[in-house]
Amino acid sequence: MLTVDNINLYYGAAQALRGVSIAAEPGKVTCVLGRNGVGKTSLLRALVGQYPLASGSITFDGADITHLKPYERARKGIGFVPQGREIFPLLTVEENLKTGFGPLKRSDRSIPDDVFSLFPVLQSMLGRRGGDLSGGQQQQLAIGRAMVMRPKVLLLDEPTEGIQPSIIKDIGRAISYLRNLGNIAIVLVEQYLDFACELGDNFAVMDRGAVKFTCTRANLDPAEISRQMAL
Ligand SMILES: Nc1ncnc2c1ncn2[C@@H]1O[C@H](COP(=O)(O)OP(=O)(O)OP(=O)(O)O)[C@@H](O)[C@H]1O
Repeated sequence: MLTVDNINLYYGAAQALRGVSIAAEPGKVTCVLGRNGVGKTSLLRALVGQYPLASGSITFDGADITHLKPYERARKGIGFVPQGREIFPLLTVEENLKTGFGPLKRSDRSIPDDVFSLFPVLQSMLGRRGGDLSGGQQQQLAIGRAMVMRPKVLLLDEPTEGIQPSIIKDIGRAISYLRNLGNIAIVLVEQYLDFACELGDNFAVMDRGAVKFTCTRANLDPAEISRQMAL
């Protein structure tokens, strides 16, 4: 269980996160929604430790990880699929996947089979350079790379952005599969509301750095979320 409690984050004088609290449980997808620039990426970057918090705390499996470095959080099982994929263009697909070995013990360093069953295209392109893949294939590679590190928390930043519909379906199937494994807490940042509504168990809508609306799957009303996102 990942718990974010009342966090505040600044870029210089500009406040990007204002008292944000959310939780992510294993076997559940927590969706964070909101327009451009409301602080969704800042929240994920705070979770992986790329920016220090001004105040508030982040706990994971009962331990306070607020002040851990990014590589220490990765070792604890926090995996990240960043916006824009950030794959290595000059490394092959296989080499990109193996960069996910970083936080693992030597004995655990193998590419799990489910990466290739979910994304067969990666198997057929193992020797191709990452930069030669289409945007959708790169997105699949970025998710595959995060799976290689056997995450306990998987943070995905707008995985559907700029991706063609058939690959969005594959990505949706992969997220459902990972959720159904039951041991991974997924945080999905999205602007594509239908995709989020299909997959989400819990929803938080952000505006100007704060969470301003939450609901669960049981009381999900997509029209209300859409209204909240537009306000
Ligand atoms: N490194 C940075 N330095 C200064 N300001 C930043 C930095 N990164 C983001 N911001 C600002 O912080 C605010 C929140 O940005 P953030 O990227 O977290 O929003 P977002 O909801 O993820 O938007 P998008 O959907 O466009 O990625 C924005 O006003 C943005 O301009």
